[in-house]
Amino acid sequence: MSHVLVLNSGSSSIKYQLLDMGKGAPVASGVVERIGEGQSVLTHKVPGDAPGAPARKHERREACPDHEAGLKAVLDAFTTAGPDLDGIELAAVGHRVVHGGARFGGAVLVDDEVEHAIEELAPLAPLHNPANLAGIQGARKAFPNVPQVAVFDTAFHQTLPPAAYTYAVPAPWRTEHKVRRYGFHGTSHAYVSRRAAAILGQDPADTNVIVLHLGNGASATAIEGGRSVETSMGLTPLEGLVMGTRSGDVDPSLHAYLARNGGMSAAEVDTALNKQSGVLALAGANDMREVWRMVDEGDEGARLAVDVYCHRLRKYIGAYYAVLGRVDALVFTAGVGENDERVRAGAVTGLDRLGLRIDPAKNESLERGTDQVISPDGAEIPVMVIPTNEELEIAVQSLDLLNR
Ligand SMILES: Nc1ncnc2c1ncn2[C@@H]1O[C@H](COP(=O)(O)OP(=O)(O)O)[C@@H](O)[C@H]1O
Ligand SMILES: CC(=O)OP(=O)(O)O
Ligand SMILES: [Mg+2]
Repeated sequence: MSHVLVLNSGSSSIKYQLLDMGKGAPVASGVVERIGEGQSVLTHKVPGDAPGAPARKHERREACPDHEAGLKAVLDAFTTAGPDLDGIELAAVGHRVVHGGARFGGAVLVDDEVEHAIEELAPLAPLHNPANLAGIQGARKAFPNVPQVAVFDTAFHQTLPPAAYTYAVPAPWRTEHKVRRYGFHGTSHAYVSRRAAAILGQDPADTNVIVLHLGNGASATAIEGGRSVETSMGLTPLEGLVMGTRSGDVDPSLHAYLARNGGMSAAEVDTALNKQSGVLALAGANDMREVWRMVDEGDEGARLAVDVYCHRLRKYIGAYYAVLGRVDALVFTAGVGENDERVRAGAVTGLDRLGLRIDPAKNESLERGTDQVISPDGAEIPVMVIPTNEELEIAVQSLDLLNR
């Protein structure tokens, strides 16, 4: 029986699953949330032994200033709450790596050279590749005899056509500096778009889908016949939608303007656009649960934040409709997409003429953690909520690589 441990280090969290690949299901899973935000919260779940038996849940609050501390908390949770990792033979540890550049078009076995390449790409994903690397280094130390596999966010978007991935900038930038659109969240977009085709009862090769992956980071992808043909994140995970702490699209002159008129360095502007912008800059909080609480109390900044957030979503839905020509489904996924009915409603407001509508009752009474269609019966374009499962997808790709 083979087991795979998957580490998914996001910008503010580590999600992990220990999967029994015979069953394709987790034997333990959890998340460390709010890493680097003071008090972190670790939730570790072990499903019940018998079918229908309740899951055991283990919760801990402690300061995890960075992803290294986060990984230590995860390994401690296995020791305290089980299953004991010393008693399990791992076939692989699968790692989510956000930026793979143009070099990594699929999963690879991690060695020193691959580690170095991930480090070299860190300037292009400053919130992520260092976190991914911390996970890889920690896991190589903790499990020195287990193959470590890297699965890249960028890989699924290697199918973008030149018209979509090329920026209209000078040739040396594109050739020497590899400046182009790479796209991210690919593992999630791939998994969720395949699920959407299955729900429609269609072959993915004949299915066109717009996926909105709305987590702390957020991206939209247009998928044509199972292949990514346009996506909102670019050279780095900063472009596109409004995110928790990231601005998404701004005028590219912003750096030069703030250098001239605000005396700021390029690095200062970049850090602010990545870490102090987005919903956080407008509302004063980056967690949508908190932002809606503020909206309900009449906070004007929070109201503006959700208006800007949803306006940007509508713009991208319209644009990707034009890119695809025919849309078979619109899918919401990730933390905000799966849980925030007001964002989902706001994203399709006024798009009836495109065939996009939501049934308020279905949207608001959603059973968490399951695939759901939230458009009215007989709607022209089904609107769906599909929980992403980057961990399962990473485990499957890791084993595929080892069995090749
Ligand atoms: N019940 C909820 N309602 C609204 N938003 C939620 C809810 N639960 C989680 N979120 C949002 O999801 C975000 C985390 O999404 P997630 O996909 O886990 O992000 P990441 O992978 O980037 O860490 C939180 O910052 C919060 O804004
Ligand atoms: C690429 C990216 O933005 O990832 P996350 O949403 O996990 O921060
Ligand atoms: Mg994520």
